[in-house]
Amino acid sequence: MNWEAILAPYTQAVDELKVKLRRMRAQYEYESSHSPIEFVTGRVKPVSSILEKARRKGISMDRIEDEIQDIAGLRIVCQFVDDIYAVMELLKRRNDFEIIEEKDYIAEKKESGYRSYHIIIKYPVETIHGEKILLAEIQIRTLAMNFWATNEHSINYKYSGQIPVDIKRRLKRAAEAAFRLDEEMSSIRNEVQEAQKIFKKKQGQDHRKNR
Ligand SMILES: Nc1nc2c(ncn2[C@@H]2O[C@H](COP(=O)(O)OP(=O)(O)OP(=O)(O)O)[C@@H](O)[C@H]2O)c(=O)[nH]1
Ligand SMILES: Nc1ncnc2c1ncn2[C@@H]1O[C@H](COP(=O)(O)OP(=O)(O)OP(=O)(O)O)[C@@H](O)[C@H]1O
Repeated sequence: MNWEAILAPYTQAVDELKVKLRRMRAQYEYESSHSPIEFVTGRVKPVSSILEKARRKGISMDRIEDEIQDIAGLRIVCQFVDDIYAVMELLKRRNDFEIIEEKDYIAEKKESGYRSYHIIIKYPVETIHGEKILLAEIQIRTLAMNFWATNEHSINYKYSGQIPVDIKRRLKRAAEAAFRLDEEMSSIRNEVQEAQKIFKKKQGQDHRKNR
């Protein structure tokens, strides 16, 4: 299979969506209002991971692009849980893609303890052969959920998906602790935001003074 050719439109989609989603944060900054987006990352799924997922799920090679929905993946990381739902409202209003599936793993966490909000979108890219509509996944999560998921992903990789029972239990506890941290931070959200505003203003003054 010519993976470079197959993945080229997905690379284009990830590049375009990274720019578009990052601009959303920049727009809040111009308006000096709280951005529900902290940062945005994206990646094209590595070929080895596509093949492993296809094998694990019994997907034939000719069905890969229809059935593996995260070949193009974007991640939006937020400060507060409420921001995730604010981002969702913004994404629903957009005209450049269609949301075809929503999975709320915050209201209903996964067995591992994993929390995040996922959407699958249909996104059109313009290629030299015309328009191609492809699937992409957007994961929306808080900084605390991201911290947990990143660590769990590494541990999962280390144990090839067979995490020992005791570590699994501790990871679930850590997921709950991360969620409590999110709840605590939400309850002092106004304090945090006021402090950030003061800090930003001061940074702006210092910057002007030093010019
Ligand atoms: N770290 C971590 N990430 C997860 C976990 N569950 C899901 N994810 C992430 O979310 C993506 C989509 O997960 P699901 O919505 O469960 O998708 P799925 O295709 O039904 O199942 P997967 O085989 O897990 O991809 C995965 O590719 C991971 O990036 C988890 O338990 N831990
Ligand atoms: N939607 C996404 N946006 C940005 N990064 C992602 C996204 N999904 C996964 N990643 C990251 O891409 C890297 C490679 O992930 P890979 O696709 O192999 O993992 P996975 O999505 O957890 O696996 P699988 O779907 O096969 O269970 C990891 O660092 C993972 O955190």
